[in-house]
Amino acid sequence: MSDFIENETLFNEFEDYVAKNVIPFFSKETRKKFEIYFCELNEWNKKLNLISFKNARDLVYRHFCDSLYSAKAISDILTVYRLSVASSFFLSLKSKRKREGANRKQKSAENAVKIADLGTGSGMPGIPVKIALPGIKLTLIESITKKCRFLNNANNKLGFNIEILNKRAEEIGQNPAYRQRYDFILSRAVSKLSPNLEISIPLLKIGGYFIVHKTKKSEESSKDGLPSAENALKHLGAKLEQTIYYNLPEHESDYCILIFKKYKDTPANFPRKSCCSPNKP
Ligand SMILES: C[S@@+](CC[C@H](N)C(=O)[O-])C[C@H]1O[C@@H](n2cnc3c(N)ncnc32)[C@H](O)[C@@H]1O
Repeated sequence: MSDFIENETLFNEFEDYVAKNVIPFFSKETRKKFEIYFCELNEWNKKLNLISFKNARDLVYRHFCDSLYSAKAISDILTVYRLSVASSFFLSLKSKRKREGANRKQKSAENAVKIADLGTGSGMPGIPVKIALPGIKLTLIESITKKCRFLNNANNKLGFNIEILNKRAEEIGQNPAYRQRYDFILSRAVSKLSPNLEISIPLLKIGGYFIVHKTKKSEESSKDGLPSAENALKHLGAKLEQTIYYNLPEHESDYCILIFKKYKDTPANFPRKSCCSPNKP
């Protein structure tokens, strides 16, 4: 905990910034979980070189704060969904008991949302998202075994029940236990957009969302960004719904989140085995 005590002022600033700009629901519990995650990452990174960051500020803003934009996108989508469920309900039903029953159903629907973070590394954006939205059911997918050892440790220390899969996404995407089972797939800094779509979209239910972090520069690039992904989107059955641009404190790049929605079954041959390479230790 000594790392955290030295960084208390930084955490106060982080809390203020996030509550004002990213997610309003930053509770004492949220802060405590971020402190634990921060300490574990610092401790394990000394031995295992899990993630690169220049200093504590960089870890907190470039990694935690950036990851929380995925939580914001999920929360915004769920709010729209909840409002549409609620308004159709109010039009069709009048009794108080039935209304309470429907509210309970909406709440449990939110809590049952299934999310996977694909190529999570040391847990970004998945773990910050779980800290912000603790009701979600989260799966972390990571092919490198030492990173999964860290993820298992963080899961225990945070008191979460996250599912951690030490496998390649190409393999998981062809397994009926995982294929087309998720409401949201998240991804950050995993690969170029087109192969990233190929390993992500097969895991989504129809109507589910793929949320990917990019910089504005890479989003616009003809090699990595949207212009290169048109064919993949057509084959995989997904379309771009929304792009959210944002900045991070003390960082010059313009960041963005691309949100894709799946509208039809993904053909059985995706993801292709040819994307696979062996797991690393
Ligand atoms: C640059 S790191 C980014 C990690 C994390 N998303 C972040 O933003 O800090 C990319 C991670 O994706 C993992 N990865 C890449 N391709 C993968 C695949 N096909 N299946 C599972 N993991 C994969 C790598 O092992 C690596 O840990």
